[in-house]
Amino acid sequence: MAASKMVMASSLTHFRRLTCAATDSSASYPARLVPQPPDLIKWVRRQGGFVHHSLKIAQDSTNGLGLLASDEIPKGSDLIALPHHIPLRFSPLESDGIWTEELWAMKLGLRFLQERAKVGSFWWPYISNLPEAYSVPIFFAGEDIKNLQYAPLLYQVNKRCRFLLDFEQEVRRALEDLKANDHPFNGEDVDASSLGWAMSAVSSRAFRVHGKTLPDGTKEDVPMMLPLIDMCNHSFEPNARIVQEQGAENGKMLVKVVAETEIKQNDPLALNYGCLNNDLFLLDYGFVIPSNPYDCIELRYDGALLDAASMAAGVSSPSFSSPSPWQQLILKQLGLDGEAPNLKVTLGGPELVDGRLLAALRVLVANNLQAVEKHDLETLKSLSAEAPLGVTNEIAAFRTVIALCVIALGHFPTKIMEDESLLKEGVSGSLELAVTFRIQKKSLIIDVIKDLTRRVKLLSSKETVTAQE
Ligand SMILES: C[S@@+](CC[C@H](N)C(=O)[O-])C[C@H]1O[C@@H](n2cnc3c(N)ncnc32)[C@H](O)[C@@H]1O
Repeated sequence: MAASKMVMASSLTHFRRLTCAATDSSASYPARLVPQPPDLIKWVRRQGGFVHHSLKIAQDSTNGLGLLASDEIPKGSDLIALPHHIPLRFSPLESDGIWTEELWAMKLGLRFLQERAKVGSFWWPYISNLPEAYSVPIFFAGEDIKNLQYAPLLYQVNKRCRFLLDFEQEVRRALEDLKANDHPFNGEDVDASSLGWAMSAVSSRAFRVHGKTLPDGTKEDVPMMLPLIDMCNHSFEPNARIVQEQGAENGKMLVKVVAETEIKQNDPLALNYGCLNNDLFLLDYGFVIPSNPYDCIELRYDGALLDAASMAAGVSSPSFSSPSPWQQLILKQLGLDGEAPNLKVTLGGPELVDGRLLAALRVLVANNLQAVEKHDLETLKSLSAEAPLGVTNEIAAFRTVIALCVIALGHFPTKIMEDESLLKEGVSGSLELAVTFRIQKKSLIIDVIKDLTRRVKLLSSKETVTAQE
C-alpha cells in the first residue's frame, strides 16, 4: 500500500468536529448524539407504530445497545410495526439520477445530515438516539488501517476515505454561495468527518426494503432507515425477521418485525444482516465475527503465481501461465481469460475453493482434452464432484491450492501467536478490531489448508488402493 494513500486514510481522523467526541473504546457502548435522548419506543408508539409490550432497549452484551425481551414472546408474534411515515428515505428531489449505486449510503447520509441540522426535525427523537461515533475503519488512525494487513480491505478503506475527502470539496463548492435561507444544512459546516459519520450511520443501520415493481417483474430495493428496528443486533441465527405489509387502512407500506422463533425472557432480538464476509462487516458495521462461515480471502487469478504455487507443491509440468488453446478456451468460459476477465477468486466461505479457480486448476493440470470434455463446467467447478478428472489430477489441483494458501499466509507480516499476545497486552478499540480481523483471515487460510490436506490424504489412500488392485 502506497504511503501517500495511508496518509490519506489516516487524515479522516483529524476531521472530528461534527462527529462530536472520539469513540471511547473503554465505554461499554457508544455514546449517543445527545446524553439523554428521548424514549424511542414511546416516540414510535406516539407516531402510530406498534412495539410489543415485552420489548425494551438495553445494553446487549458487547454489541452496544439492542432490543431485549423482558418476558417470553411466542413465535410468530408481531414485535414492531412502523407506519409509512416513520422510515427515513431519500426525498424525491435527491433522486436525480446522477448518483451511482455505490453512492446510495452517501445519498441517504446527506438526508440524515439535513435532518440532524434541522431545528425541530420530525426525526430528531430517532437521530438523537444514534451513536455519536462509529468503529468502522475509515475512522481508524493510519497505523491501525495498516494493521489490518489485508490488501483488499485496505483498498476499500482508502477508497472510501478518498471518496469522503473529494466529496467534502464538492459539497463545500455547492454550498459556497448559498444564502442562509437556502442552506440545506442550516448553515452548519459539512466536512469529511460529518460525511463519514452520516455514511457510517447509514451503512451500519439502513435496510433494503422492497419498493416499486420494476418492468422486469422484480422489486426495486430501496435503502431506508427504520427507526427502532435498527436497534436490533446481528446474528446468523436470528430470532426475528423483517416483513413488509400493505396497511389495512390506507394501503401504504408497513414495515414489521416478527418473531421467527419463540423468544425467551432476557433474550436479545436479533436480525440477520446478511451472509457477509468480515470485510463487509468491518467496513460497513464496524465489527468482526469470529469463525464467520461466510468469511473468505480474495486472491487475484494469476498464471505466474499459480506456476510458483504448483512448483512449490511439487506438481509436475503445470501450464498455468501458458495454457494450450483448448485450456484457454475453457478459461475464457470461466471468465478468467479473454476480454475484461474477472480475475477475483476467493478461498474459504461455504464454497471453500472458488468454483472458477477449482475448475481452472483441474483443467490446467489435465493434459487431455477428451477427459475434460466429458464434464460440464458446473461439475468442474464443484468441490463436491469427486475427482472428475481422476485422483491424480485432483491431488495436484488441491496441492496447488494448499501452496497458494501458504503463499497468502506468508504475506501477513505477523503470526497469529504474535497477534494474540498483542491483544492480551490490552490495545485501543480500533487496533483490537484490526488485529481480530487479521487473526480471522489467517485462521481461515489455515482451515482451508487443513480441509484440503485431509482431502488429499483421503484421495492418496484411494490412489494407493487403485494402484495395488
Ligand atoms: C443496526 S445497529 C444495532 C444497534 C446498535 N447496537 C446500537 O447500539 O445502536 C448495528 C450496530 O450494532 C453493533 N452490532 C450489531 N450486531 C453485532 C454483533 N453481532 N457483534 C458486534 N456488534 C454488533 C455494531 O456496532 C453495528 O454497527
